[in-house]
Amino acid sequence: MQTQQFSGKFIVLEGTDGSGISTQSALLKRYIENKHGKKVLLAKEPSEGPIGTLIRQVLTHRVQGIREESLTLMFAADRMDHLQHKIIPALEQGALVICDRYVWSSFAYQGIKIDEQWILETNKYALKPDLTIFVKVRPQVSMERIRQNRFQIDVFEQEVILKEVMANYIKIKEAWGSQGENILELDGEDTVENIADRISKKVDSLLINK
Ligand SMILES: Nc1ncnc2c1ncn2[C@@H]1O[C@H](COP(=O)(O)OP(=O)(O)OP(=O)(O)O)[C@@H](O)[C@H]1O
Ligand SMILES: Cc1cn([C@H]2C[C@H](O)[C@@H](COP(=O)(O)O)O2)c(=O)[nH]c1=O
Repeated sequence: MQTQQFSGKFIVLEGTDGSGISTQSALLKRYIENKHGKKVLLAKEPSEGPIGTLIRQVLTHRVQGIREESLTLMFAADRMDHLQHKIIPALEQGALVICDRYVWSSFAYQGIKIDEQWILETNKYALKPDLTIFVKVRPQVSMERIRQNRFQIDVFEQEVILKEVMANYIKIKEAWGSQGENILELDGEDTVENIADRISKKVDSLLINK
């Protein structure tokens, strides 16, 4: 991945489906705006751009027959488009960008079928985050939350798949953590408030030590 200095900071949240990362992203945005008075862009992948919109149709079965190799490239293309049109302009203006899913998701999900080297290569030009927050929830708990709260189940939302996704997340966290990536790992089965509190403390230190 690429390292580049901006006046803004780039924070990514990662976890299995139902781990609570959308909830925590929204709470973090409010916290940063209120406590630090900073402008925040709340971003999400797949993005709302043209490639991300097509990916959503694949995830919800409205577009079928897309192979995993093609989907891997679509996620990488969406990411570069998202960086160019949304994330980097916001960072250049000094905003804090919170992104709900990023490169780790490609390793965790596409990594089930696609080899790691190829995922690494296709994400080579992606910007390295300043902080990755990994919210860890057991796959069965993720599935319970999804079943209770949703009418629609996406392609990856099955316990057997989420177990593989979780194993991949742990592999990435260990590998990238030992390469010096700034990672905060959290127990996503704790209360919403306790998780938010730990995230806000870590983000305080990131913003103070800039
Ligand atoms: N710590 C928590 N404890 C219990 N329930 C939670 C917790 N965090 C979030 N939830 C609930 O779990 C459900 C999924 O949360 P959320 O949408 O934030 O997850 P997500 O990781 O973004 O999921 P997805 O990727 O599937 O959209 C929601 O109903 C949310 O209220
Ligand atoms: C960025 C990215 C995402 N995915 C998967 C992970 C989830 O199953 C969906 C997104 O759903 P959400 O409810 O909006 O979180 O997409 C993936 O497989 N690969 C990726 O790179």
